Amino acid sequence: MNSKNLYLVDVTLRDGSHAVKHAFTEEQIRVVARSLDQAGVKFFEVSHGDGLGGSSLQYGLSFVNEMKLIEAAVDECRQSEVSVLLIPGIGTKDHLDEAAKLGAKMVRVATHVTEADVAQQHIQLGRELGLKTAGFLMMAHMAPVDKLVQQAKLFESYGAEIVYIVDSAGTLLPHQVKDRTAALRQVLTCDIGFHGHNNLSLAMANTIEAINEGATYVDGSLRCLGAGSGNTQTEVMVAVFERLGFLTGIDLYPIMDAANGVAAQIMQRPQEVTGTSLIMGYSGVYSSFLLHTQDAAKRFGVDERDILVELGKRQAVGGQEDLIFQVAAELAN
Ligand SMILES: C[C@H](O)CC(=O)C(=O)O
Ligand SMILES: [Mn+2]
Repeated sequence: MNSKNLYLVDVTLRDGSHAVKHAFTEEQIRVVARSLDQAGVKFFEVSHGDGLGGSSLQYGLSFVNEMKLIEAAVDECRQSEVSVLLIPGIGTKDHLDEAAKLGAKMVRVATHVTEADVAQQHIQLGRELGLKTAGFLMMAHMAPVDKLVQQAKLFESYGAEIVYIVDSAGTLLPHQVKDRTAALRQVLTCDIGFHGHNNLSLAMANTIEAINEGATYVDGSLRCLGAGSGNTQTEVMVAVFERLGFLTGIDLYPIMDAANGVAAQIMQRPQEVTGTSLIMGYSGVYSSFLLHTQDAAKRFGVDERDILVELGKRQAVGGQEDLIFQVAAELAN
């Protein structure tokens, strides 16, 4: 058995924001943050689902200002560190500055898989602020491997310390994760991360493929709370990794208690592979479109699956949430 040191970054309080329509309260953030800290999670992420500055009509208004939530999470940390997500164009350098002043210690700068070049100044700012700084290549299935490699190299050249392959749509198959991770490992000197979604029930298998090919940062959420069918399940990863000899520094029973005693209480619905989220994985549509698609289907009286298949054909990406309603209206006609 090979023993490997891994960083498990928990995204319940950021990706999970999509699943609760950005309605986290300060108390919810505090109890989850406390339980992650007590379980020994090194980094966990807190932001609007679409990152800093995401609270808007387009992406969904936050119930509580995310800076207040970040401050509360930092206040609960004894050993963990708080990460934030920043999508240039949605969040700004000022947002990042403010989050760092409130005590965030890590930033993941996220772009569409072909647009790493918009992130240079944000990556550089992350480093200047002394944050652990990562590049996060979303919708990684939408670029061929050579393009992904080129974009990852850009992130590294700007100063990213980790480059993530992000399976935003939960659509990558294990061999595709393997090929992508291996290709990055060949050319990058920085760390590699993997962020999975479970729309095809492959998040765990994909995460293990990524680790076997050299990824050392992997994302998860408690009880899978996240966009679409949710993320790789944090507490299950801890159990599986222990059996595989991968070391995370996270204690199994406390993280199980965080999941089932704490996170489960804030979930608005069970996180499952439903017909809608399965079709997202099948057609490669952004996981965070789930609730918007369900709203649009109801409003226009059309089948959610038809909307998603059409969005997949049009290669919709994050930021095009308005297209969901346009497609639903067209189908209704
Ligand atoms: C903004 C997205 O929710 C970021 C993410 O977690 C993903 O692409 O997946
Ligand atoms: Mn995600």
